[in-house]
Amino acid sequence: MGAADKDVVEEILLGDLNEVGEIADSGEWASRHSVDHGVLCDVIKSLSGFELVDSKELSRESWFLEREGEEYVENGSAEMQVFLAVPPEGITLPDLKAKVGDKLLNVGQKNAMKNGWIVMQKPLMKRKVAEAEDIVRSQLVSIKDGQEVSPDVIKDLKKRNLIARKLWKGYEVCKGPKYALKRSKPATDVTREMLQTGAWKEQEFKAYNFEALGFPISGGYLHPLLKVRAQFRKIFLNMGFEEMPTNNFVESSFWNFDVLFQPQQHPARDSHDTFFLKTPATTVELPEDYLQRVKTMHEVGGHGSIGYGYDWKREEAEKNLLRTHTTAVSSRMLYKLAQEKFVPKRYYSIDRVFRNEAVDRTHLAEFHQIEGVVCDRGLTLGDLIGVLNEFFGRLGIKKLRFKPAYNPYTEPSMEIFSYHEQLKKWVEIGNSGMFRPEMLLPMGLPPDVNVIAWGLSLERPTMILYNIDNIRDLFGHKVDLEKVKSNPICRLGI
Ligand SMILES: N[C@@H](Cc1ccccc1)C(=O)O
Repeated sequence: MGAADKDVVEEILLGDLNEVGEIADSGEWASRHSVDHGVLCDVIKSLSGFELVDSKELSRESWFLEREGEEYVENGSAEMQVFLAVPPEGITLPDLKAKVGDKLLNVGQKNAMKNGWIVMQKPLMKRKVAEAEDIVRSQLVSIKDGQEVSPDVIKDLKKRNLIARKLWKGYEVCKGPKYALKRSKPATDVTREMLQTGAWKEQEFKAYNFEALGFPISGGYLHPLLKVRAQFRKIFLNMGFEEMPTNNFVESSFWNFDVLFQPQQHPARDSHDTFFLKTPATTVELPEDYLQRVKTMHEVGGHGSIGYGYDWKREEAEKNLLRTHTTAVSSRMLYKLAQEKFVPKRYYSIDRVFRNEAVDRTHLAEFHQIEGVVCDRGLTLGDLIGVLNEFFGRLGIKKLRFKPAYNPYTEPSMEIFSYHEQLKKWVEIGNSGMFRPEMLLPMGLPPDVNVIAWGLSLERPTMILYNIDNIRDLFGHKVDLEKVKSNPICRLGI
């Protein structure tokens, strides 16, 4: 309904009020004047605002048409539509189906046959009567108009899901203090024209409504990932870990792969798994002496290792990429530590990493990794298991299991599993290991120093904690903002 309809309804309403003084029930009035009750309510609300009328809200339980009921009012009941689709000479069932569609045919055919309107004379469906009366539609129209219908009719229509009982809202209306047959439209703003022509002197203005509430202020929100990240950060800090600087999204293959003793032919270094950069395509300033030691370790080994025995290429190490794991952050940090006088350290990082992967419900091309690293003399696998139990225990994850795994840079390596109480199974939550001497010795760390480390994604525990089963609701361009908005920084007391 457009503004024009509202104007017409308003005119009739104000006219009628002048004659009868008051309208006891907007619903009854609307059906008597054949106007839409929703439009009438809008008009009453607006007239009340300008005090042309006084209104009192009414509400009662009433029958309303469901969508299908509305459709029948518009196009006739299913049985009538089927009846009309049967031509006097008859029609085969497939043709009838093609004409009215599956859904309508199911309901309509049954009722039309029951009403004795049509009959099956194989192979044709034929009319049994020349004309039929659409009683169901008339009943629906009566209900829509708020007229009384018998309990039996209500029962039938309800059974067919054509009507439902809902709360009806309407008004009782009488003349207001500023009642007039026609409303003069007071202006809401002073315009330039009014000032130029002086029309503002005569113009009536709408009073300010100081009672009106403004829109509630939208506060700040914390993304679930940020909240879980803060939780992890707290655990690390309480356990005496320092945060590593993580500002390089763009990293050279050298720090991401080579220093980690990852051979240059390793499948992870394929562009299918890694995003390489076009500009700048390479990093040339790499620590020269260290680079030589890394090269030697890959080619021929040393310190008891036999290396990989291939031609290590500098160009491969210089290639820029988006770091594929935060272990690149750890490798830079450990190298830095090795350049100073060694002291035991505990480091952690939580930041973004990138993988050239097919995106699905549980994978994104970018996500966050959490990494913990402990360096000290004489560390063992037992220390790693102990630290992992402590770390995950502080998160509330008590049952851990470890499975031997392989990483080029750790030996031994272990996948970490935790028992998922809801899923009733062991799920993988991280990866860990002791960094290999082939990685640590070329850095220049003392030979008796061991480094234990582990990594996990931030998204997986967040999804479990927040009951989110599609990672795209959590991160990326399709984030479910409602989920974010249910995490306000502070709650307003309204
Ligand atoms: N970098 C590994 C995780 C890891 C970190 C540290 C030690 C061992 C493994 C990964 O991306 O899955």
